[in-house]
Amino acid sequence: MEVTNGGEGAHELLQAQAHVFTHTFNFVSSMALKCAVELGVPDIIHNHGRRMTLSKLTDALPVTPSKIAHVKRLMRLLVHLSFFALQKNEDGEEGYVLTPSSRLLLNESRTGLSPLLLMQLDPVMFSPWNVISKWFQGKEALVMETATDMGLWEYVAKNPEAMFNGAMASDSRIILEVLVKECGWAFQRVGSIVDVGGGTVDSAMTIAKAFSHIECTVLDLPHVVRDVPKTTDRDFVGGDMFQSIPIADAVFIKWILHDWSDENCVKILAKCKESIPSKEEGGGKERDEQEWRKIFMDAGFNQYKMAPVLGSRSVIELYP
Ligand SMILES: C[S@@+](CC[C@H](N)C(=O)[O-])C[C@H]1O[C@@H](n2cnc3c(N)ncnc32)[C@H](O)[C@@H]1O
Ligand SMILES: O=c1cc(-c2ccc(O)cc2)oc2c(O)c(O)ccc12
Repeated sequence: MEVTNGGEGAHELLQAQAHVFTHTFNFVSSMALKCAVELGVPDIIHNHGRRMTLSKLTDALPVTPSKIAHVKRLMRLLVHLSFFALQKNEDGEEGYVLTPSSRLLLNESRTGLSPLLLMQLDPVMFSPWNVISKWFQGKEALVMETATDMGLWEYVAKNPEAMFNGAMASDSRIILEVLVKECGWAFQRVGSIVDVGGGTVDSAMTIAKAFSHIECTVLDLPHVVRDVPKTTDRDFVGGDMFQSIPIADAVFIKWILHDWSDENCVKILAKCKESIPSKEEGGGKERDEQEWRKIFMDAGFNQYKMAPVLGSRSVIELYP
């Protein structure tokens, strides 16, 4: 197709170019958001307590004076992306306010997502996205290996500054808050739970707080739980879910199976099944339901219940 082919050809050509540009420059949205979080923009606007004018915002930001004019451009994009909104006062003066999404990025927020955002967009953690075509052509099983010569768990163990566990915890605080509200039924009938691959600042903490009758154990890799301060409401066990899982009425797993191949999911679930009693005794890669069903059945489970109560995610109960 050539531009000179007439009006419609030119329009289509420009639309196609805009489409390519949209996707070529998609990364700018992520990086602008990261920049705003690193500069503390959500907290500064929040602490201001009312709509904040551009000049007040630039006064409060740790920005080199010669670069102040660029703050407006950063904020224009983030308003366009609905991370902030512009509101006018009675005199028509505009100021920035937070939106529900930027409220999730406040440092003080108990359900803050900044650690997850900063971990995802950290240059090394982001590097696998840059080598996907190399991974397709290479022998490594995992794209993380192509980028760093290590699997994810080894990289996380050797580079605690990547803050992977803290990032996972920031998701768990949101998801578990919803889970204990919406799915109390799943926890009422169990006296003990083991959170397999539970991480550090963990789901088990919210479960233990919401359901004081439940004894909570967290199993994770030894280096992950080694430095977790002792608590009275949870027990941390260092181990390997492929080897052995502590006995409990129910196993809780969140953001585990999608990291593993079908064969490894079967192994993990078979170990989970060994650790929980039968239903009569009171036991409580992104796939579609048919694929999950096969894995559950291959691991020896007979029944499952899926509750799509967590937005794009579901609570799944498995019965031996
Ligand atoms: C994606 S994180 C999920 C953490 C937590 N469940 C959550 O949802 O926030 C996966 C967790 O599995 C742990 N893990 C990886 N391999 C493991 C293994 N072989 N045995 C036990 N835990 C493992 C990691 O250390 C990490 O904490
Ligand atoms: O939110 C994440 C992010 C990752 C992640 C990010 C960057 C990398 O280079 C590797 C991995 O991994 C996750 C994961 O394994 C999971 O089970 C849940 C969430 C995330």
